[in-house]
Amino acid sequence: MSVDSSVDRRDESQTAGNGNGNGVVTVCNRSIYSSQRLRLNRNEAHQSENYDDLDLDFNSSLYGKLEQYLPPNMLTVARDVKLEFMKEILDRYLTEHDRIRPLHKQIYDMHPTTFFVPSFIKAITENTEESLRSIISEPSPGVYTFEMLQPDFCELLLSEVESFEKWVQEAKFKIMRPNTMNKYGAVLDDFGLETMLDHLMNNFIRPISKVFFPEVGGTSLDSHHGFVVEYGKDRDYELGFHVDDSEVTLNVCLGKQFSGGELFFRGVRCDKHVNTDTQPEEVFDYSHVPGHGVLHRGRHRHGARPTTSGHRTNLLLWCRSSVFRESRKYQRDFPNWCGECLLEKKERQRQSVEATKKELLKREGEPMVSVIP
Ligand SMILES: O=C(O)CCC(=O)C(=O)O
Ligand SMILES: [Fe+2]
Repeated sequence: MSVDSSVDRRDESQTAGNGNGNGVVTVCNRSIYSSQRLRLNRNEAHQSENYDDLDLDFNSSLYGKLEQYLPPNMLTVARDVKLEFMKEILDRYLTEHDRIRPLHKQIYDMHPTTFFVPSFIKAITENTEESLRSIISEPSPGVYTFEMLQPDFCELLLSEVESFEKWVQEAKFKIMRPNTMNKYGAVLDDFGLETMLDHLMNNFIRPISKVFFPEVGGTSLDSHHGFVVEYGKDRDYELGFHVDDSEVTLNVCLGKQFSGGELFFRGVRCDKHVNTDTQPEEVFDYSHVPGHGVLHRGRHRHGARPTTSGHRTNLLLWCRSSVFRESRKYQRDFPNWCGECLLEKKERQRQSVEATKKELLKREGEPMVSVIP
């Protein structure tokens, strides 16, 4: 459900005139608010209340988001007043048919022991470079792979996605696809998994990225885009060569049975060099294994080969760092993570050594000039 589709999209000016003036309203009186309308644009700067402790009809993060659309004079009233108002709106606009109810409530909160395999939890808990390296392989520079998810959790997530898609179809809703390149798949943040995925990024992916990707903001990952991609019959077939809009990407295969679908990697590039040639040592193909994660820089050029039989669903978490993005704007020297920039730097160094050598040889041929003090 997108908030846009269920609220009255009137002009903002109609939301303001409620007879209370523009001051802060602290009196809890439903009748004061019943004529109020949601704002057209979300107030992203507003820090919403936390609704996690309540047993609500919808996922608590929905109320947090909806709160950012409340008229300005309602933002400071008590939580229960805001909640009543939002409940009223949802009741008014949503039919029973519109309501998506979680099929497996237990996956909406983070439960490490049921989500992850023990070796993964142990390495993260110890949180040392040594413990992480003991479970993570680097089959090609910058591509890290590890066993991560329990098969039961993969099953639950797959069936949750299936139930969500069924509801979308029945309710004839249009949903955003994960990115411009996929026709299928779903954004997990949109159906309530945002909080759980935040937890996954903050407490599991950031500690790993801190060790392996510090130069691209791995230490300061602070937002994510979480989605599933689906390949096979009646789904996507393959994914073209691209870079992700992320600093660090987690890609975990959820299953099920399939052939093909390998990831192909072709070296890390900055914006300027994104279309330059691939060096032979940058060519790497990876075959997905259900439950196993792959972690790579978003700027690591890659794509997915055709899934030739069966069905393949993968969980993707594009992790971003606002600090890194801001700092890139002011950085003038070459990024040390771009393969092509490194080649150019090496070439400049080679040329400079060559020129120095030539100069020395030339001087050797010249008569020595003594310096008399
Ligand atoms: O299909 C895959 O495993 C790759 C997906 C991917 O690279 C992406 O969605 O950005
Ligand atoms: Fe990608």
